[in-house]
Amino acid sequence: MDRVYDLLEGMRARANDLAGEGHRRAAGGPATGLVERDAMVHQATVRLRALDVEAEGIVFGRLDFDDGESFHIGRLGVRDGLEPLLVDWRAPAAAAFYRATSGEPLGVVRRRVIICRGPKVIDLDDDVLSPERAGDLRVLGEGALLAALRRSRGPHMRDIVSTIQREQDEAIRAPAPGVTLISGGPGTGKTQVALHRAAYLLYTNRGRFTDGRILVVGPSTVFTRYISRVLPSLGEESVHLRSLGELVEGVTATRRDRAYVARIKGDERMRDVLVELGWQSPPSAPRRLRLVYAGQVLTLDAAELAAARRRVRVGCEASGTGPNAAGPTAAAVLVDALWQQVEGRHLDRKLFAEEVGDRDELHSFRRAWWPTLTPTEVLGWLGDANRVIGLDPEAAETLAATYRSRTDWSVDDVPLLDELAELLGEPPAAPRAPEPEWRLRELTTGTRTVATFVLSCGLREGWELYAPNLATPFALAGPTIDNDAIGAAQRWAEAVILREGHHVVGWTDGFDPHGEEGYVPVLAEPLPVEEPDDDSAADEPYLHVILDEAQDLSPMECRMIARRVEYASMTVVGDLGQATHPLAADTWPQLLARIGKRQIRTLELRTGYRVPQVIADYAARALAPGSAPTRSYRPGGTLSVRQVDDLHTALRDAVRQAPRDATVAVIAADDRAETLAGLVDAPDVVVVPASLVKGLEYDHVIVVEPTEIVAAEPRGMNRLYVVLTRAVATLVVLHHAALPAALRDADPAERPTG
Ligand SMILES: Nc1ncnc2c1ncn2[C@@H]1O[C@H](COP(=O)(O)OP(=O)(O)OP(=O)(O)O)[C@@H](O)[C@H]1O
Repeated sequence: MDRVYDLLEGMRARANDLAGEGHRRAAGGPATGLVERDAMVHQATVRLRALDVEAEGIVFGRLDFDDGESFHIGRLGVRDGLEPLLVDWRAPAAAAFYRATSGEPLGVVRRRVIICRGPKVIDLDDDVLSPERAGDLRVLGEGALLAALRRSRGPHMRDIVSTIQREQDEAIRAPAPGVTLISGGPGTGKTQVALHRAAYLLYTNRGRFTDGRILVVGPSTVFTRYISRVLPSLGEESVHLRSLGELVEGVTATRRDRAYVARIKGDERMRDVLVELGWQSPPSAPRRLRLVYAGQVLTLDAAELAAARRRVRVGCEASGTGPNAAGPTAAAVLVDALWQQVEGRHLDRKLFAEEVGDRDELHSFRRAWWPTLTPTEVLGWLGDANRVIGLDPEAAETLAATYRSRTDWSVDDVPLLDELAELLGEPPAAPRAPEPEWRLRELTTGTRTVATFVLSCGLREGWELYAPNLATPFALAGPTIDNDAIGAAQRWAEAVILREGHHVVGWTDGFDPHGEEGYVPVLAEPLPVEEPDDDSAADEPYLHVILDEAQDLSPMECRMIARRVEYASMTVVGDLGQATHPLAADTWPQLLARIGKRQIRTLELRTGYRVPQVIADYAARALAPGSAPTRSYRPGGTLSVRQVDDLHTALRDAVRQAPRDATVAVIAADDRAETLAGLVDAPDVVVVPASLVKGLEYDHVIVVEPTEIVAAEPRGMNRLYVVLTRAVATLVVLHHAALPAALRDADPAERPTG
């Protein structure tokens, strides 16, 4: 350990030097300074970040083999010269650490988990693997695992890199291509596996899965915040972690709609509603066009404009053009509709189309009548039930009512916005000003970062400005600047160069391309403009997408995901027993079909690490018949179910009795959670609506009035199952009304175990 830490110290110093050196080079100013600096600083930052994971205990394992060999395993690989000192946990050699058992030792005679606090070893936990002990071991590194499970819970999930179990490791290291489905009950480590898998894929596919090419999608922002520290602690920061409400650029939705609204918004029929909507007339569109041509007043009234709109749609749909690219078609259809009114007057049709088509009035009318639309404004039109085409009147009114009263977007709106973005399409690209010739030359010769312009006092035509690599001046000052007025010439040159996207950083002496006298060369660097390369990088599709809590996706959410995974491999993670969306798929093949994928590899996690058995057994009563309950490894646990007269007083008491140094959550149906939030004023206690608790966990959970949770939505029993499986140590159920039938027969009494 000491050798590793010494070496890391040296690496950190070198990384710091590298960053410093990069900055110095840029300041020194040779032509390639910026490029080099950028590369060096980037490399050094990545390095430094990797070294920062040290805080979590960089060395955590050791394997001894039957041939006398041994090595240590850590969060990153470290070499001392040629000698490997630490093997990265993701390297193939380290797999035995998570796989070897007495029954199948893989050559390992001892597996040691090293438990550290910073650079200090505080404990060791050894598994001695021998054939006599085959079948002995329930888990790998039992002592270390128990220690990890007993560690107090913070506001963020911690990685499990030193205690990953065999079935989890198999899921983490499954090959990247195709679709890997990882299912398992609550607390079996699915989220942990998903995140460790992201880190594993980055490590094993370096070069392919570069920055931002892996996307992890979770159900809510509370959830993504909770798990946000795991990947950085594994030394990986380049994975995109997004909640479903954040998948559309510029929108961050955190609220979920009520089940009856979510059912409408999540239904695939919404696609047809949105298609109709996208072609409808914007509320602000003018209702009459009036134009004078050759002394005649031409008008198109509301009905004629509506007919013209239909014609535009038919034409565009036939050619696969979206509404936002339909501007030119719309203009042509308007001109044609106006022509109908002058037909028979012996006018020239071609001339008419050219003249009217060029009129500013026609352009401005077209822009107001057929504007470029954004998904957010179009979705807002659904506040008018008449615009909802394709749903029955009752559903249309329900939908419209949510948009009339809305102040923000819900998570259920995000797939609709995404769908609209696709349906509306991009506006046609504005014609770009032609690139100056010198810049084209500069771009193709690759010297984009630093350019040396030359300001020369030409003997014939006054001041001339040369661009890099060009023998002819690209700007001439003409006689306006005196040949002796160097200051004025420099100001002129600075202005021209600025217009070209560079700014002058210095003036030195030199020669112009013709070696003429009276020269003043200029150094210029590009302005910090948005690099086109960056844009295209943002648009680059993901190469691997990991979907957590996938059981809950509605058909419309599946479409949103499908658009992102057309060319990507995937890891789908979830538990059908926890499916709460009213339109959630009943089977995994059905879900995968909705995403446009076929299942090729299925792995199941069977052991739970979150919920103690006593609580898991109680929660399993809420599980649909036929679903297998999870076998829990976590010891201990207390369950208490109390019928009370006054819920609020009982809740205050329960909060007061909750352990101090633990995370405590009160979970209730969404409506009740709102009222309870004001009631619970202990700073460390959170009140969480049942609809947002998925994926989260707390030491001490107080569930209030389970019947309300069940009654709130069609899959209320599944929701209750999710709620009851959030507790790591204690579950208190408070109810005034009767419990749901499934929970009733074995409720009362405090039931401590372990
Ligand atoms: N191998 C392990 N070592 C230590 N802790 C573990 C291990 N596997 C899982 N855990 C812990 O068990 C808890 C549950 O893990 P996780 O949230 O990943 O489960 P999940 O299957 O995603 O649950 P849910 O379906 O309820 O969302 C977490 O606290 C996690 O750190």
